[in-house]
Amino acid sequence: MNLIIYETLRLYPPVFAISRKVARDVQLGKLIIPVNMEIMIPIIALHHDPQLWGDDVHLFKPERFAEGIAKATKYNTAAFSPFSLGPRSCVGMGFATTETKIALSMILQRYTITLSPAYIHAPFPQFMLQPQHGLQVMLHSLQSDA
Ligand code: HEM
Repeated sequence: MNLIIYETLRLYPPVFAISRKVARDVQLGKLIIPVNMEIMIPIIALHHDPQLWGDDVHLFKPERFAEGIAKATKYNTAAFSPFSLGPRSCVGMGFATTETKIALSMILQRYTITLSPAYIHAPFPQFMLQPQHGLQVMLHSLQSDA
């Protein structure tokens, strides 16, 4: 389940960008970033960079994480940061991941899920990344009616 959660967060990071204020002058390659400048870190762009992830970057392939995040990112740890990194990263990461696993386990013990024909795939960045027209699914009970 970890692999599926990682791959979902890679393709559709709810927090698709974060900002940071530069604490001191920094040189990044040929780029000099002056103190106090506010920079935007586009998490979603890092997650969709074919140079980091390969030509199959846009495909949903949970197995890319089978040997861990480091291997999947070719040891560019910052390439996968749905919860941000460092001392101001998400304090709810463990809670959110555990909650997702519990909810999914409870649903999948009782139902199979298929997408509704009404679903239109349109990830939409509005404060958080969200499905623009909702996420219509059909639940089929695993228990027979008898
Ligand atoms: C899938 C679910 C979640 C994602 C993808 C997520 C992602 C993030 C990201 C990227 C940040 C850094 C924001 C920034 O620096 O501007 C953040 C910060 C934070 N998150 Fe989450 N989060 C999630 C769930 C939660 C939950 C469930 C909680 C609380 C129970 C939570 C509490 C926080 C707090 C308090 C911060 C601020 C930490 C700080 O600034 O020191 N998050 N989150």
